[in-house]
Amino acid sequence: MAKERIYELAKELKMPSKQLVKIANDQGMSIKSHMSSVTPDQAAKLRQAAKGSNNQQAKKPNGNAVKQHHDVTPNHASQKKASQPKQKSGYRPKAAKNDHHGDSNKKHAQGQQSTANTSQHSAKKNNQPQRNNRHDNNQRGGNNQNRAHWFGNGKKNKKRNKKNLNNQRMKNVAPKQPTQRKDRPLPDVLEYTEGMNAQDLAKILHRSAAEIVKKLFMLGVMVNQNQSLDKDTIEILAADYGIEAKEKVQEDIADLDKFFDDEQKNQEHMVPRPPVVTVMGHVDHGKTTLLDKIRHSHVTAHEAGGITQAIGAYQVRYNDQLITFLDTPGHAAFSEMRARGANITDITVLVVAADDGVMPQTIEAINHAKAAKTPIIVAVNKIDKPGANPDHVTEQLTEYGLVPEDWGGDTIFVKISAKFDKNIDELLDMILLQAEMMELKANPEQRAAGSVVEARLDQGRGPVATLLVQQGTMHVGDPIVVGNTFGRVRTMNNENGRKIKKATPSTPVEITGLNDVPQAGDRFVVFEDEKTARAAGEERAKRAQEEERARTSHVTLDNLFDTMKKGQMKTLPIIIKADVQGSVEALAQSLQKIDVDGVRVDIIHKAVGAISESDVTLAEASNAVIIGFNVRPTPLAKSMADSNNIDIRLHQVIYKAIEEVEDAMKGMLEPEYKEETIGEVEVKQIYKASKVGTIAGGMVTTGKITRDSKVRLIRDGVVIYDGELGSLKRFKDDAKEVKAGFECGLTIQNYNDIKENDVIEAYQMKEIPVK
Ligand SMILES: Nc1nc2c(ncn2[C@@H]2O[C@H](COP(=O)(O)OP(=O)(O)OP(=O)(O)O)[C@@H](O)[C@H]2O)c(=O)[nH]1
Repeated sequence: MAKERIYELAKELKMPSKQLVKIANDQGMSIKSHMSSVTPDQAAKLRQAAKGSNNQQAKKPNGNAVKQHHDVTPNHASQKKASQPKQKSGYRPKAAKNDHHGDSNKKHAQGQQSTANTSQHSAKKNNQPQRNNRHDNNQRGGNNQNRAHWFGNGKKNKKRNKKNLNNQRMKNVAPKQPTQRKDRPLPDVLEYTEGMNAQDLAKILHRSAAEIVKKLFMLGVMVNQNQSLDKDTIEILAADYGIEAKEKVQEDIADLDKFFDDEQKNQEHMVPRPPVVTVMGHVDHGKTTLLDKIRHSHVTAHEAGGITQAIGAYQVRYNDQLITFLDTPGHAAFSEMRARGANITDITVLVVAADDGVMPQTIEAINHAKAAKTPIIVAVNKIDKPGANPDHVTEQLTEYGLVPEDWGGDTIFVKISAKFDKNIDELLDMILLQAEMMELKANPEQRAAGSVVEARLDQGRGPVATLLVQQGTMHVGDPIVVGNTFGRVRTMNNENGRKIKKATPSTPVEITGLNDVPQAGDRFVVFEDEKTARAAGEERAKRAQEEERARTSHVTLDNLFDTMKKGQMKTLPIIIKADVQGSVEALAQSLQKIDVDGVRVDIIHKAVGAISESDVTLAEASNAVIIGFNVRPTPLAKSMADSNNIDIRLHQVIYKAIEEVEDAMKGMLEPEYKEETIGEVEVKQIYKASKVGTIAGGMVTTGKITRDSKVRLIRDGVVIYDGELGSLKRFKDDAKEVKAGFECGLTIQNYNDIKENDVIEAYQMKEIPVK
């Protein structure tokens, strides 16, 4: 048989859980609360013990009212009578009360209902028609008799009740109980949230808070009306009322991602939307020239005034279709956005100069795009140049999985000259074709949601943010939450600085009206009303602050094993940087062979050269560890890695690097420590104390000695003993540390052979930080 909970058993025995807990403990069982469970044997023992206890209580006519509220068996009417006046409400005090009036219950059905059974059990046992619990409970709330028992003031109330009953007999109508509130019926289901208090529950149950508190007391839970209740307690309470309890799933208004995802999932009213394109490539390969060319020759709707300001994104109209370009400054912005969870790019255009070929940033760009899972269109640029060799570029790119269709792959390649406007239209055609294949759609009819492209503080206008609408339509005046900021869309401009009233999916807009400056990559969601937007924004700002405080670190080799154990990891993303290509390959191949507990190494980027900021942003976005072989991070990359908790491991020996990763995956990584001497003490005097051993009195000559230092005893330049400090005192008081120039007293753990003129070197083991 399964184990039983104390509260269930108590219910069966019709006694307060608290009392049963006491009985159980008296019986030598170690029971903590009403939620503790007992074995079937223990339950049987408790049933027995409880019966004994009941009988005893019944015999004791003047027992303590509070303690004697357990039930008596229905077959012992006389016992019932004896115990009844002292019974408390809760289990079946009114049943006893009713018996007190003989069989009047039959004649006075209503009276009986109000005074009779308080639980189904007693109803059954008394062989009376069983009423539903809800009704029983209705009648229970806050009536006179209840209170009479509660306060042990039975006599007075008995009189009053008798009077009532007499009145009823005379009038032959339902009893009128002046102090009894007409309780509304209980709800079918108690919908609650954890942490509600008796007052909250009282409102839902249409009962008085006092009744709830009372009931909880009977269930062994002592609370006041304002105390928060946990889930178990609320469920027990509901069970006691005989109704179902259901936890209300509270909508977290601050969970923008959820709103955002819900909006994205909404498949209604879907219409095609323009693609969002990012152009990436190596320095000087022609990104800016390409974007400028596209922009100037295809300005949106050929508006008069043309381009007046850059807002980090713009739309061009080509063949009567719109394309949105993100004008992100370099890869960092791109992966920073991704690190913040915003994948706003649909298509990446990779610009590679035909005269220069694949360069480090080309590879970085490929890896960024792959990590973001966006299709790549290759624009082989500068084909006008004499040294241009587009085929060589294509060949190089096949190594990175970018194979053109006519070579059997599925990557679109377009040979262009950005400077001389050659094949730019073809590139745009290809973008539209790719977009068509992707069937990019959105619902313009819902509330807007999207991401921040960039944001800044404008002296005159306050926070200004460029947003990309990804879903729905945004209007001027919309209440909005953007990242951890909130407000109302006060003004909305398009990329040409023109005021617009609404913005549909894939439209970049510049808005004002926020309370603070959000960050690039933050998501935004339009809310129904400003009040909720404000509440959500404030909550988000608060949470962000808390998060910042308890900043969760990225995966490092030190926490890798724990992360793996928690099942949070299937692959360990690694970025390899080394001094020569040979080392890059050797390291990559060996690392890929490691497989521990089904977790594999995934090399997301490998290259020759120093560890750059771009490596760190990629590591941050992909939660990767960076392994450097014979290379160092640039100062900026180092500080970025430090502030973002990115693990950079530097090695000079390949097998050590492999060993370290393997050890980390097996949870065997030992932190590396180095010794650091922190100070010296010269022993001047020795005291022997029978209890503590040898106490050395001396002077700190250099540095300091701290209570947690390790110590080394040096005599005539020779290390005599190495161990732990036992105690450290300044005069008579324990000291945490004593600095140079001050006297101190100390003992060494498990060592007493200290002599005058010995030198005690204090040192600490410090974990070696990442170089
Ligand atoms: N001949 C020729 N030159 C080009 C072409 N495209 C760009 N250039 C030149 O290449 C140089 C670099 O072009 P940018 O557009 O500034 O290159 P970028 O990739 O934006 O460079 P960064 O902004 O520094 O990353 C400029 O002098 C351009 O005029 C082209 O198709 N043909």
